[in-house]
This record gives sequence, structure tokens and C-alpha cells, in this order.
Amino acid sequence: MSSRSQLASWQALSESAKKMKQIHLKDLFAKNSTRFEQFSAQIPGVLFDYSKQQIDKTVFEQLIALAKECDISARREKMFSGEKINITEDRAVLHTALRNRANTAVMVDGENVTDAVNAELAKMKAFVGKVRSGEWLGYTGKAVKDVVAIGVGGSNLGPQMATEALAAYADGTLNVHYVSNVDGVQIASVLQGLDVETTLFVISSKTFTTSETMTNAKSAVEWFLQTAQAQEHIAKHFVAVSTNLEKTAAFGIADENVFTMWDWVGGRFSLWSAIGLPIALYLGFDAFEEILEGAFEIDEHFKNAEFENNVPLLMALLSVWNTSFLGYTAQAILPYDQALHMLPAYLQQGEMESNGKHVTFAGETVPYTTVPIIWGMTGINGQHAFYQCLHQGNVIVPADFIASIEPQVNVGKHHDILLSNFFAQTEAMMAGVDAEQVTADLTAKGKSEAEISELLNHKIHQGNRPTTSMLLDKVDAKTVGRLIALYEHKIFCQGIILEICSFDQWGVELGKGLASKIEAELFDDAVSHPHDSSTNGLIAYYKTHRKQ
Ligand SMILES: O=P(O)(O)OC[C@H]1O[C@](O)(CO)[C@@H](O)[C@@H]1O
Repeated sequence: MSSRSQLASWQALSESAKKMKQIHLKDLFAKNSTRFEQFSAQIPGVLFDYSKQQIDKTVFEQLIALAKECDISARREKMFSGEKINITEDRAVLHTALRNRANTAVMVDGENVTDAVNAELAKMKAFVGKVRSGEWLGYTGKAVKDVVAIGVGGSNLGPQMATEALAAYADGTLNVHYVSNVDGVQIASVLQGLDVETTLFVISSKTFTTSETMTNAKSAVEWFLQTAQAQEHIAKHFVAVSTNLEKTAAFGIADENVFTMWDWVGGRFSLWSAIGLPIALYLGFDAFEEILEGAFEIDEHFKNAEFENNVPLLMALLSVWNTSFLGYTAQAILPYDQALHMLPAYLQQGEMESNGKHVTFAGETVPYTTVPIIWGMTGINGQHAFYQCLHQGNVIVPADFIASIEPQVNVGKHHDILLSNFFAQTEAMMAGVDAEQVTADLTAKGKSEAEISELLNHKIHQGNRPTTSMLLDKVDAKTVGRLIALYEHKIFCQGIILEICSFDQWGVELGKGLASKIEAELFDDAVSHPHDSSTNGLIAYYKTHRKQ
């Protein structure tokens, strides 16, 4: 049995879960007129309302007790101070050191990493300045107009999500395009229409061994050399972001064109490092620093706020409550802000690659459900796609609703209409509509008793669907930094509570290894390979039917 399930708070919560399943959220609101004040928190730039979660005062206190019993404070201190809390890889976890705007010393293996971080930020700033001002020239003496950022997973999702989120602030100096998929259609469509002489490639890969990224990078070089011809011109058009200087050199990228990161930065937490270079190129270095500032504010909040008002901790506790106690195994992320349309995809990696694991720190099987399935899309589009299931389906999906008070662009009444939907949906999911209300409504519409009885059950909304609402001041650089850092610290706390090492990703290795073996098999003459009959059958069918 996991030590977590033996904690007094865990056992108390298990009992509370049985009781809470019998209580409707609507009744909790009816009984307590100050529920919103009681279960919401305000931090700079963010109102966090969790009053529509299935908790009461007792559950809240038990969750706080759980956080205390799990020793979150001590673990948090270990992370910020550079202890090697990534136990399976023997690494520190220091994405917070990348945005340490207080400039305090953070030591790893006797070295102050703050100095290294500052040096790299200065190198980025100088490079971004040169490229954006037109001082950096391509091999024919022309300034850069287009940046193609090649990378996948953590080396893509963060920068692309932030780029999309902040596109309204771009000054048009540079266009930034992203290539993450090894499906050639993506790189082909990005390169189509680009001018070799004015294109800069940023190859981002922490390891510089990721097959998809390396394949895309090689195709980019081929495309470039078809026109530029001479290898020496690569230096003016290709830069890399990586920890692996050997591999970047072997690839042909000059050391001075490599921006470094460190093994204590996890891929999915790396947006704050030089992996964020495409964001800085697109928006300017000041905007990139604003993102760091926003995240730093949240780091300070996470370190200093009381547990009861500590937003990332509360996010983690609510997730554990919903998943491990109430048994809700999915979690929707629903931004009511077009700019945040990539947030669900970004958080899918953040949460599921971090905590989608089945053993504890000690390697024992966890007896509870760990991370929920994270999914979602912009709320408005979701309303016309899958909300039917959120309202009336028999699988309950807790959801994070995210909107901003001030729109990035004001067009007529659009923002108020958008926000009306944001407010309406969580109310509907919480309260639902019962038989009495449906009957009254249909009666008022002049329906007969027979008609009402036919429709009644179809129109009932059970409600009691837990949601959290986050109301941001505005989606700007600082807020994007805040929002991401909130989720990062949520993921950290969730991992501690669930006893999961959040910073490795062994689960992705099996598929990667098999794919590279199969790639060779696609070109040999063997009739069959040591796979199951399905895999062999699929490979054989592909080999027979593909165009040579
Ligand atoms: O930056 P790299 O080394 O290319 O890795 C890309 C991504 O691949 C993974 O290792 C697993 O797919 C992620 O954790 C990482 O973000």
C-alpha cells in the first residue's frame, strides 16, 4: 500500500468523498451565501474561483492537511534550491532559476547557475537585437524576414503556444513558423514561398538526438543548400538550442550559434530558457523578459503564500481530489480566449508527461488513479462540439475555464458575448436543470402533459459538474508567464501528493526505440520481423502497397 493512502488526511478524504458524492453543488451554494468569497483567491493578474468544485469546508481543511502531511513546503524548498529531486535521472529541477528575477544565487554541484542563466539571456538578447534590427545578415547580405523554428514536444509546444497567445503584440518585424511533425507535409508547406536568403532556422532540441527534429533539420539544410550551395553559408542561417554541443557541432552548427540550456531544465518546462528564442525573435526581447517576470511573480507567490491561498497548490489539491477521490479521470482545459487556443495541447504534455505514471518515488505501484486525461480546446468552439457530453454525458469531466477581462482586440460586443458564455457554462454545469424546472418551462411553452412526459428526461441536466474559473486581467506577456507558471507548480505539487517523479519521461522511450528498429525494417527484404502478427501484417501491407 502506498504511504499516501495511509495518511490520516487521505483516509479522511476517502470518507468525505463518499459523503460529497451524495451532495449536489447547487445545495452547497444554497446553504452558503459566501461560498464564492470562501473558495476564491486573488493574485496579481488572476482571479481564481474554485467555489464550483465539489468541496465544503471540511474537505478543504482535509486537503490542506494532506498538503501538510505530504511535506510540500520542504519539497518546494528542495526544488528551488537546486536539490536533485529528479531522482530517476539524478538531476536538479530548476526551471525557476531561468526566471529568477531576484538574481539570487542558486547552486548546483557547487556552481551558481544564476550566472550561467544571465550569460545565456545576455547572449539571446544580443542575438535577438541583431536579427530584429537587420544587423544580422544572411549569406547574400539581406536581413532576416522569416524564422523557422524546428523542434518537438517541449522544444515546440511552449514557444508555439506563447507565440500564438501573444501574436496580437507582434510588430511584424519577423514572421515565425513552427515545424514539429516529421510528416513532410508540414515542413514542405512552411518552406513553400520562403526565401532562402532571408530565412533563419532555429533548431531546438535539448538532446539533439530526437529523430523527428533531426529529420526536419536535415531537410531544412537540404532545402537551404539547393539554393545557397556552399556549406559555409549555413552559419548565417542556422542556429541551435541544445545541451548537446557535440551533436550540434557534428550537425554543422558553429558553437557561437548554439544557445545552451542545462540538464536541470526539463523539456516541458524549458520555455523560459533559450528554447524561448523564437518567442523573443517574434516579439522582441522585452516581451520575452515580461513572460519571465510574470512567471517569477508566481514563483514568489508559490513560495510565500499560505497553503490556504496558494493557487498552484490549490489547483493540485483539487485535481487530486477530483481524480483520486471522486474518480473523475479526465480534465478539460477550456480557454475562452482565442489567443490561448494552444494551451490545452501545451498542458497535455505538461501534466500527462510529468505525472502520467504508475509507480511511486520508491517504484511501488500506486493504488490510486494518478493524472487525469487532459484535453480541451477553446471553450466557444467546444460548446458547439463536445459540451453536450460535458452537460449530460454520464462521465463527469471537471474543467478549468479560463478567460480574460480585457480582450486583446476589441471588436464591437464580441468580448461581452464571449464572456457571457464563459459565465453561463459554469453556472449550467454546476446547477443543471431538474425535472421540476423542465416541467415548468415546458408548461409555460404550452406543451401537453403527454408531450412533457416524453421530453422530460431528455431535457434534464443533472448539473453537479465541478469547474474552476480563472479570470485573467488580459492575455499579455506577463499573464502568459503567470498562467504557465501556475500550471507548472500545480504539476509539481500534484506529483508530490501522488508520490510521482514528475520530471522524467521513461514512458516515451519504448515507442521511440521500436520506431527506429522498424524504420530499418521498412527497407529490408525480410518477409517478416520479430513482431506480433498485427504489426507484421501492417508493415508488410505498407511495404507492398507504398509507391517505390
Ligand atoms: O528537446 P528534445 O530533446 O528534442 O526532446 C523533445 C521532447 O521529446 C521528449 O523527450 C519525449 O517525447 C519530451 O520530453 C521532449 O520535450
